[in-house]
Amino acid sequence: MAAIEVNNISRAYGQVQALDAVSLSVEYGELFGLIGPDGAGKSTLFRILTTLLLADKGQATVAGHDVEKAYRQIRKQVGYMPGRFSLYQDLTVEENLKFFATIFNTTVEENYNLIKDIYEQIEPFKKRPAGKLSGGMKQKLALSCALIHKPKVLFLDEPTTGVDAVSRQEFWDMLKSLKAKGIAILVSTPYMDEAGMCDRIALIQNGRILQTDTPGKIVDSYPSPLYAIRSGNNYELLKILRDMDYTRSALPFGEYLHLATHANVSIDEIISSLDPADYPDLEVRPIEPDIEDLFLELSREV
Ligand SMILES: Nc1ncnc2c1ncn2[C@@H]1O[C@H](COP(=O)(O)OP(=O)(O)OP(=O)(O)O)[C@@H](O)[C@H]1O
Repeated sequence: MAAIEVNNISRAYGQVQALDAVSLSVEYGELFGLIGPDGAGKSTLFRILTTLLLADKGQATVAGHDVEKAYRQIRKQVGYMPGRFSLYQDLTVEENLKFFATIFNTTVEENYNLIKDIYEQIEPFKKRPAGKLSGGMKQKLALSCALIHKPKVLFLDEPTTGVDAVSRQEFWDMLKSLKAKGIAILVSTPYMDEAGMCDRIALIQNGRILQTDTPGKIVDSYPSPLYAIRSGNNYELLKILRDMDYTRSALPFGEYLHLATHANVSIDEIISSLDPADYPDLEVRPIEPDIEDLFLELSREV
């Protein structure tokens, strides 16, 4: 049986349908990413799976237990790092860790092996109150606390939000070594560039799963040729491109526009369709789509 099984889970808050028939499954030893923007429903799913909130419809099991009926067993077997850090700001690093160990009726010494690699990085600051740690250090302490009772399943809700790029990379490396120990990890992130670190991902928007697969297969499913285009006047260029017959979609992407075309158009045809006088510094090059391109493509279809 999978570590996490979610079947057609729905949940509304009043008029807001936060989750709409969501299904997914995560195996032991798998790092599964839930990728979607703010408000997509990620935290709601985490709260349901960690037994803090009831679903309106559907079923889910975690570590083989039904989330509605067996919350005691589930709470013993899962580690949960909520979106806002769960730490006690006035307690020191070591006091936080001891506190979480005590709640779960265990000791830091008993399970130290699992957190050793992570905790060693913050141990020099063990006498410092958690509130005075950097974002990256808080994140490592919160992960240590979530792991101190040796959970089989780990839920990490936007663990890298507000953390610098180096700490983000270190964090993903830590997750890889945890999954190698057989732990199932469900992690959410609004950062599309983190999708590639996961074994499989589900793209979620407005409470609905748009697609689930490996990051590679998701990107491969992009349906058309894609070009990065830039000029000194991207704003005008975007408007013009959107009116062209060859355009499937044209979207701003940082300093470039991403142009998805119908299959039968070449770069030369794109360039010659634009007046060189209006766009003297025009740059057009074919590119490989990334997860964000696919996400936007799927969002368009909904
Ligand atoms: N307690 C609540 N009462 C009313 N609406 C809520 C509540 N919690 C969440 N929502 C709404 O449900 C939807 C899904 O929210 P959720 O927090 O699950 O999304 P999210 O993907 O985790 O985004 P975020 O990162 O912003 O938390 C949003 O429209 C949100 O405004």
